[in-house]
Amino acid sequence: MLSVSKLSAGYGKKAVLTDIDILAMQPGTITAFLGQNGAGKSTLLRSLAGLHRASGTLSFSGEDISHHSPAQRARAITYMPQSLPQRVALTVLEATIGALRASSRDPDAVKRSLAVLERLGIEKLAMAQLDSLSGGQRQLASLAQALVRKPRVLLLDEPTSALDVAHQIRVMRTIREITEEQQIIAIAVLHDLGLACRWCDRLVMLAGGRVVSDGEPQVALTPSVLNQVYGVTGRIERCSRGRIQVLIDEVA
Ligand SMILES: Nc1ncnc2c1ncn2[C@@H]1O[C@H](COP(=O)(O)OP(=O)(O)OP(=O)(O)O)[C@@H](O)[C@H]1O
Repeated sequence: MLSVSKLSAGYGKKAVLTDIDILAMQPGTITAFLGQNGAGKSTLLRSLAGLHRASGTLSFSGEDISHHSPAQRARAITYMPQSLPQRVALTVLEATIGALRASSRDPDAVKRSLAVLERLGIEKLAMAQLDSLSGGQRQLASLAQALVRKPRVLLLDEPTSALDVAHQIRVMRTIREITEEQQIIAIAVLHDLGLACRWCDRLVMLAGGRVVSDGEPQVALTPSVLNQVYGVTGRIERCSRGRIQVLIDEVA
């Protein structure tokens, strides 16, 4: 179980997050962090990974890990950034093996890396140079680097933002399956409310540096929350398959 309590963070004198409480994120579940551009979602994710200084308490499996360094946290927590660094002279397979070797001496690193590429449907890109990939392919390669480490906590910063509609579904389904199989605590920053409602167990809505709503999609997302978080008028409806649809009518 992962819990965030009274987390505050910012840049210099600028406060971005204030007294964030997100309790009891459970193994085998995906939590989505949602909010406007600049709401502080990436700052929150980076704070959990120990890559950004924050006050408050982060507890994992009953242990307070707030004072653990990024390297100590990396044993359990893997963070996938919004974008891969440019000009890296590695193939997709080499980068995936490198990510695995950073945390484990698994003698089957090549086999395990290839298996992850296959699972994400990018095995044909194994020998491609990272710098030669499209934006969406880079995102898939970055996800492979995160998944190959078999983390206990998986932090994903906009894992589907560059993907076509088929890959969005494939990636969310794969994250869902792996999260359940390996009992990972997964957290994903998402902008697509439809994807969040379909694939995530819990939505945490951020606005004004605070959590304004937190719960299962059907509870956390209401017209009033949409208005508060995004400044839009919208409706939450069910399609013929019973899935939640978010319809935005007007922007203030
Ligand atoms: N390195 C930085 N120095 C100063 N301010 C920063 C820095 N990084 C982010 N910020 C500010 O912190 C606030 C939150 O940024 P953050 O990237 O966490 O938002 P976000 O919710 O992830 O946004 P987006 O949806 O656009 O990715 C923004 O106002 C941003 O300008």
